[in-house]
Amino acid sequence: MTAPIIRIDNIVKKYGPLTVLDGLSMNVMPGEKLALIGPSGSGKTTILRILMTLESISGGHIEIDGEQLYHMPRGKELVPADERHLHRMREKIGMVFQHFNLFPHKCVLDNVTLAPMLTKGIKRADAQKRAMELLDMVGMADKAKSVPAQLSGGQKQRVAIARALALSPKIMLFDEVTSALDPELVEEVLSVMKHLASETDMTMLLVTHEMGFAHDFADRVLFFDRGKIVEEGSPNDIFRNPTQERTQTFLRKIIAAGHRI
Ligand SMILES: Nc1ncnc2c1ncn2[C@@H]1O[C@H](COP(=O)(O)OP(=O)(O)OP(=O)(O)O)[C@@H](O)[C@H]1O
Repeated sequence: MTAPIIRIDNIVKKYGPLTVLDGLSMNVMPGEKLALIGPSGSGKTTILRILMTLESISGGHIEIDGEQLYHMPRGKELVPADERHLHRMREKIGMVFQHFNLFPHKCVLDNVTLAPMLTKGIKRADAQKRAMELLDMVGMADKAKSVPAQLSGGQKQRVAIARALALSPKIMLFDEVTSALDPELVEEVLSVMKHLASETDMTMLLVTHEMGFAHDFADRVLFFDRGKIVEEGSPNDIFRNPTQERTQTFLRKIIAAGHRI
């Protein structure tokens, strides 16, 4: 039987007195496309940041691609252990953030080639060849020499996706990648992600407030509330026949606000 590529076991995350994740457990199978939905502040972004080793945890275990994400105590927290381990684990995962996080003074091509050259020692010419393929895939090859300030939000986000893909991760994390975009630019980013979801066997975790997209994109939807997974199932289960009251209330509010599901 295939093993999960991500095992999250009983994760607790606290910020001071605030418990953000409250004994969260979930498994993700290789190639699965998951949508994480739920109210603001329910801990969706936090779990992505923990997987990306950008956050400490307050308890629990994580295994990624058969390897434990080692933590060691620091004060009341558990922080990811040594740099080399961290580095190796980070190579397995790419993340795309809400606010792009591109290097502002580097051109698009350099934004995509920098990490492979620095962290994997890939030669410039090889990194550039791969970067141009990725930029082509996201429809940004003709902007390779532009700097981020010359691009629209949608274009920046497509470059950010190419940059995350340049390290050939097995897992991609998308954190509200369309939330900072003007409405007319959302579709171009979603269509790149739909293409990735249908054409690759990468494991993809998506935090989103775009319920229509979550429905179309995901194999499985997880509904978060107050640091726990309250309900999970196929998009049809969650969006058409939610069984938990908290899920029903959340979706009713989304529909009342005029959003498509
Ligand atoms: N660095 C931090 N310090 C203190 N509290 C934090 C920090 N980061 C997040 N939080 C708190 O943790 C809780 C969970 O935040 P998180 O961003 O994971 O929620 P979310 O479900 O992704 O919400 P949203 O949909 O609004 O992005 C929130 O109450 C937030 O204010």
